Amino acid sequence: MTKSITLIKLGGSLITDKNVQSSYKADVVARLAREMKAAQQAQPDLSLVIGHGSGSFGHFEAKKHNTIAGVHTPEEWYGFTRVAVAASQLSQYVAETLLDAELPVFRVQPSASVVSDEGVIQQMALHNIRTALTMGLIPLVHGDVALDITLGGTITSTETIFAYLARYLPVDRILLIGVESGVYDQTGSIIPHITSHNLEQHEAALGHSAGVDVTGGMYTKVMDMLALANVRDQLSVRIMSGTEPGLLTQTLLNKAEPGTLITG
Ligand SMILES: Nc1ncnc2c1ncn2[C@@H]1O[C@H](COP(=O)(O)OP(=O)(O)OP(=O)(O)O)[C@@H](O)[C@H]1O
Ligand SMILES: C=C(C)CCOP(=O)(O)O
Repeated sequence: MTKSITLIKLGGSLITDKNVQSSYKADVVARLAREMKAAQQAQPDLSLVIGHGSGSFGHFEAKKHNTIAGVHTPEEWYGFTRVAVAASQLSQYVAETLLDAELPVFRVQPSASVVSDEGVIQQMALHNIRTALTMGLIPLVHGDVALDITLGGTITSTETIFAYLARYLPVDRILLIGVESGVYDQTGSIIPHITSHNLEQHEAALGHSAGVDVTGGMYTKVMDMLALANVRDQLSVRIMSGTEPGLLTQTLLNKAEPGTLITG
């Protein structure tokens, strides 16, 4: 497999209301689906893996059961299954919306395919993902629960999954799409470019999510992506808005460079 791959995360903040449990924004996902379809029609060799956050589905249940800290007791394992069902329910909705736009998505459920250790993914169903890509399908992953060697069970975010995939697949671009226009500095302006050289200057501005969230909001997003970009020279990560119609298509076709770029 040599074709370069773009990983796109549809943020949970964008596709749900993170303050209202199980609130799926079908119209937003339908518009983004049309935008991805338009980009693929304009550039047929565009190879995509789509991921989506868990928003007010998985995060609400995960917070209730503190699943990210580990799973040991029968009550915690019951909570683990509740989180898995909530995450999977959102993914079913997203898959149906994307399919309606004729994007041939193929769900690869992380709860059934990831093994992590202290939250770090050790293995995932790479064969299935590679085969799906070869067949012209679009693998669809999402933030989920994961079985974990040390913790019993835990939460794995879309960014953690992307970081794993970028180690094994020829990924050259990651787009993280949310409700914000990018990453804001302390004055509220968009930071155009974050690297290890200017991180310290902006670190204090990186905060938690405005909604219910267990995976760390913008702080974790930037830290995880910078760590990844530091070990992958050719990789660019962009944190951008998904609320401006047309922007995703333009960005996929390299006609726009919105938001915040993160490189090593
Ligand atoms: N400096 C910052 N710039 C932009 N957003 C910030 C900043 N600090 C904190 N945030 C908050 O972080 C949020 C993004 O993190 P969040 O985890 O909610 O995103 P997401 O990936 O869309 O959600 P999910 O984890 O459900 O997929 C923003 O919507 C905002 O509320
Ligand atoms: C809370 C759950 C189940 C997954 C979190 O994944 P994310 O929304 O990508 O951060």
